[in-house]
Amino acid sequence: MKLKVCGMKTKDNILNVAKLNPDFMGFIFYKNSPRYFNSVIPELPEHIKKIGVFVDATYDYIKGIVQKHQLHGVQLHGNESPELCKQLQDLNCTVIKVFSIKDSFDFNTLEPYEDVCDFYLFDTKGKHPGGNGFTFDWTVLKNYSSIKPFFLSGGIGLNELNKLLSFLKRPEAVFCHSLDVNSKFETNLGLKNIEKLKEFKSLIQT
Ligand SMILES: O=C(O)c1ccccc1N[C@@H]1O[C@H](COP(=O)(O)O)[C@@H](O)[C@H]1O
Repeated sequence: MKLKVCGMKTKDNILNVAKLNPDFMGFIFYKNSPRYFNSVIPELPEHIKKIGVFVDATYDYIKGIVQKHQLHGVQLHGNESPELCKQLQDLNCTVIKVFSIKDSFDFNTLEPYEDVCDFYLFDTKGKHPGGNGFTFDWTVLKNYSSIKPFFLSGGIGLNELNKLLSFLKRPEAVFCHSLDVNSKFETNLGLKNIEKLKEFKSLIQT
């Protein structure tokens, strides 16, 4: 199972997380987030893909950030249109389109995005567009009707591990490509706990 560590902020912490070799690292370019990234991403090993997180940003803003930080992909947490996703794919960007779930979800909503994004990401619907810090009812994914690989996100931490390992054995988890973690691994906003991440990574990859 692949791992994405999101909401990175400070240089030392970014470099320490990079030593764990996550598959993706996420940087939040949404100004209202306490994890808003407004710095320089230190050089990372090529195999760690840099993902920018956006909420209802314009094409020009996203394109500018992608080029400035040499991002591999974008994670779109707002009401971004399929047309915008397509424009971003044409930039050679991996597009991860986010859908937030509480206790039900109409999977027909995904249909217009099938050909214009590389991954879906299922997050928890809450007060904020992301980073709410609690899980949604993963049994909703029993009705997942696509074959596109998805990221599972929203409040995932070490306490969720048993539930997570059982979920990953279920048929609906066959398309679960990556686990996305954020606030549950923080010692402070944007600052990730390396020991907890190390433990989590070893347990999801055994
Ligand atoms: O973390 C934020 O502040 C944030 C703000 C706006 C959009 C996305 C944001 N975070 C992303 O949300 C998911 C779930 O996070 P959590 O595990 O519930 O804390 C994750 O991809 C975050 O990077």
